[in-house]
Amino acid sequence: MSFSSLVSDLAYRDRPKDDRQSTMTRATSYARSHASTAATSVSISGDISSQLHGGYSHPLARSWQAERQLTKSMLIYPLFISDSPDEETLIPSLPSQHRRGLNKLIPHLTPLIHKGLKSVILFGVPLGPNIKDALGTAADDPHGPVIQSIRLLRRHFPTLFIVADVCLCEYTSHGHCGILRDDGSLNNSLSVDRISDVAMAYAEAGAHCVAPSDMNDGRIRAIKLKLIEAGIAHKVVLMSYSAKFSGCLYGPFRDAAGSCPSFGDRKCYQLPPGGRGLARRAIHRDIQEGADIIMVKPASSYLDIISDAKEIGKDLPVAAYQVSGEFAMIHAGAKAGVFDLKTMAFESTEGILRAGATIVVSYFTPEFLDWLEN
Ligand SMILES: NCc1[nH]cc(CCC(=O)O)c1CC(=O)O
Ligand SMILES: [Zn+2]
Ligand SMILES: [Zn+2]
Repeated sequence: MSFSSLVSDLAYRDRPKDDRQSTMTRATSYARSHASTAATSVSISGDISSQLHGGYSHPLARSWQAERQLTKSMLIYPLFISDSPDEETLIPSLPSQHRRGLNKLIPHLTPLIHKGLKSVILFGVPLGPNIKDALGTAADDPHGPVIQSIRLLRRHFPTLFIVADVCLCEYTSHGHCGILRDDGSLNNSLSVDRISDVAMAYAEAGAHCVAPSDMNDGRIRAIKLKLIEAGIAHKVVLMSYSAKFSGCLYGPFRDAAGSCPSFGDRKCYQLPPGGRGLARRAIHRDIQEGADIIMVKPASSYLDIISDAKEIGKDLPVAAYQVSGEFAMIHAGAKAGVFDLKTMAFESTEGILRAGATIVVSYFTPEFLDWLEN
């Protein structure tokens, strides 16, 4: 047994000199009295493989232990864009996040782009009176916040990769993610028709990526076919929220976007939290239907699903959405003194990458741009 394994460098150096000497003496006499055992155990190969610390004794060596490390290009930053152009309101349940009007976007994003922001995902927040209806008409209004901001961002930031979330819940009077039958259930085929039209409108406005989050069956195929038909399938990435679980982690988002269902819940179209098999089937199906990227959401409670997605879609990038509730929880934990915010933000994101994701949708993006070197 070596001296350094008995007394760590740091502990040794921090001690008063007298104490160091006596430690040294004790350690030396310990080593002497165990000399015969030490000599034999070193020759045993098991003893060599038990020594792991050497491999991560330095910060750089520690970073090499990760299969993939978080970089700025892995991050997608969610933006809530309201239809009132000068708005800039803090969202109470989503710490440090704002709802912004069109006029506030460029000033907000310019410094972030200088720090290395590469991608945003846009959510429209229609606030105008009587703007919501049964069909979510406002979703693809050419003068609405999403289409207007796609055009604006394309003009101002030619290198920014723009993702448009595609859903109806922000625009429907009932707050559900599709068109409903009289009995209140989702009419899947009408919903898919409508959602694919909305996706096309965003793609034609210039979104680099459309990301349907509605969870209607068959939407990926419908969108892909329309993109092909319009001759733009070669320049639009189709990212599917394939494995989107229902649960209680979307609360702050629904506050922010005003998209709470007015009755019932989303359990009939978002996956049940225990439904690993269903998630795997949805991932298989969406790949077959033409998805270019698979997304899992939420992230931290669904790491097994992220790793399933990576296994099923070996040849596709996997994205994970660290959702509003996860973000708010980390902030709440830090505020309560449970952990340090930055350390936890990194730890949770590293878990997401370790599970298999290489794209992370995160409200921490502005902070990560400060914290990361590249
Ligand atoms: N379909 C809308 C949508 N797109 C992304 C999120 C959640 C994002 C978050 O919580 O951060 C939601 C909310 C929901 O399904 O209720
Ligand atoms: Zn959505
Ligand atoms: Zn929705």
